[in-house]
Amino acid sequence: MANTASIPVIDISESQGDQARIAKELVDAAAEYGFVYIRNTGEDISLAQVEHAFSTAKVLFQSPLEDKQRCKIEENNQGWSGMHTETLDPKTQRVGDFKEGFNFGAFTNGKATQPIPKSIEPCEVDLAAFSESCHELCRKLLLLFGIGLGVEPSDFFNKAHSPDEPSGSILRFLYYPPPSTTPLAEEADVRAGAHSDYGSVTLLFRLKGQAGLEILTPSNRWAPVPVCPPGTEKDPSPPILVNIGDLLSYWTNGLLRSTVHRVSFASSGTGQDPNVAGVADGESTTDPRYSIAYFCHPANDTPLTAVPSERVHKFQGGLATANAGNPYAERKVLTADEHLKMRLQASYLQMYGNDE
Ligand SMILES: O=C(O)CCC(=O)C(=O)O
Ligand SMILES: [Fe+2]
Repeated sequence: MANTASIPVIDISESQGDQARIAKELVDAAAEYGFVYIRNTGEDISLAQVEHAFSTAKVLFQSPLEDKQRCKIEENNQGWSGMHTETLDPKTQRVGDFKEGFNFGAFTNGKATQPIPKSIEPCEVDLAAFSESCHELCRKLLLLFGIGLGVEPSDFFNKAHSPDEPSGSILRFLYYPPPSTTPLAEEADVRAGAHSDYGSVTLLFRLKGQAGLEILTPSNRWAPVPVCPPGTEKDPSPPILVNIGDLLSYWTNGLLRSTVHRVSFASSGTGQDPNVAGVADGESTTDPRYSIAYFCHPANDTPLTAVPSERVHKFQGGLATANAGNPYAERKVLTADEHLKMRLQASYLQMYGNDE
């Protein structure tokens, strides 16, 4: 049995009352783990919406290659990326990630503002609605973080993520082919390289039984993040995994942790090698793996200075120590879009002409 990450599961639904308590629990989890599970009751995003998004992703990735290539990813970070196109950990990886991805940017009046494969055109309106629900859930969480941190005013983060302003927010479908069809994979290879996320918060949807996601713990060991942590096995849908990104970490001087994670081909670890995490009970990596991420970003021109909060102001840990092991969690840039460009240039080597 692998040593799984013990990330808290929180129910944020209205019926749980007491906003202040929920906000505190969220902040505590974000400060300790940088990850938190949100029980998926269907109140914010219906279970049918999540299921439909996954079936759309399957149709998309099975589309003819020409159809996907017509929508190839561009410097605006929107479109399809094929196997090995992205390298999330360029310092360590031998080859790029063993995955395909499709990034959806903004939707206007139920329509994508970028080319999408013909096969999923009938689902465009539903995708727009799903993306909007994800953004609203992120804003709800951001409001709770504001309350929990005592930010003045408490809707500070929430306002910076207005859906009406241009931003780097992306709905992303991911497909990791089964290892049996990727014979090139060597022991050192990973499905997605070690990285921290670039935005404020990420929502991650996964499917039961599909292992692979691991976080780097403060003791520098990789720990698998089960799809259904203890206590959620009977829920109608796995919880939504929320991940703190670099921007929320900058904004809070590192009080909220932007934790390094990766997707591995993990098999059963022995617990001896800190680089091999193993998998949670009932999960495996032999099948194809699908996941859906919503990367929530603030308006492009948002400055990344520390937020007006006594608690953040007094926080002594600082970015350097709180984010030890994460070379990106260092405030080097001024605005949200400058930061996003810097990160994309490092991971799409060919597109930006950085390939050696
Ligand atoms: O597929 C996953 O579970 C995680 C993907 C991820 O971390 C990312 O795309 O940033
Ligand atoms: Fe990530």
